Amino acid sequence: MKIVIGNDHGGIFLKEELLLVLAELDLEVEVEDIGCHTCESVDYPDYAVTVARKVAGGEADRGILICGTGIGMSIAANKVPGIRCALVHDVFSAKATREHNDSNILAMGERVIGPGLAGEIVRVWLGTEFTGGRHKQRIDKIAEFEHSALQE
Ligand SMILES: O=C(CO)[C@H](O)[C@H](O)[C@H](O)COP(=O)(O)O
Repeated sequence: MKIVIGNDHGGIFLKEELLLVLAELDLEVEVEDIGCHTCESVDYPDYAVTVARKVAGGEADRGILICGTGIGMSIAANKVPGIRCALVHDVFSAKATREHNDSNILAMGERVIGPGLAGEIVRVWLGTEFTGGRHKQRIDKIAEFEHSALQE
């Protein structure tokens, strides 16, 4: 599995912690870190859209985005067709958003949660499969709406 990870200046320390978690995972994962790499103030949409385009285009299987709250990253990523970005700060939602929404990007906020919980969220989110069935029918409706909105 290839994972692309991105952050703004508000998410740089949590990103560094999560890179360690990803390296220690008992999963075959290749990680691409698209930055940012310093604490200099940057604009989160630039990183969100870069990660989202890589996932939507098939260059990566999943994405992880971190900013101060995770909110701006998730709003921006969800503007890219094909992206189902979930803002998650608890383990229950990490599991549910994989099972029910087949989320392909996980967003979190460094100013909201600590590295221990964030690491557990990443482990659960990467290790949980989409359930399909009635949930597939629902995400297909989102895709249909997205497609028709693009035609308007
Ligand atoms: O979600 C966000 C924006 O909606 C993020 O928290 C950003 O990291 C945050 O806005 C950055 O704020 P700053 O005052 O420029 O550090």
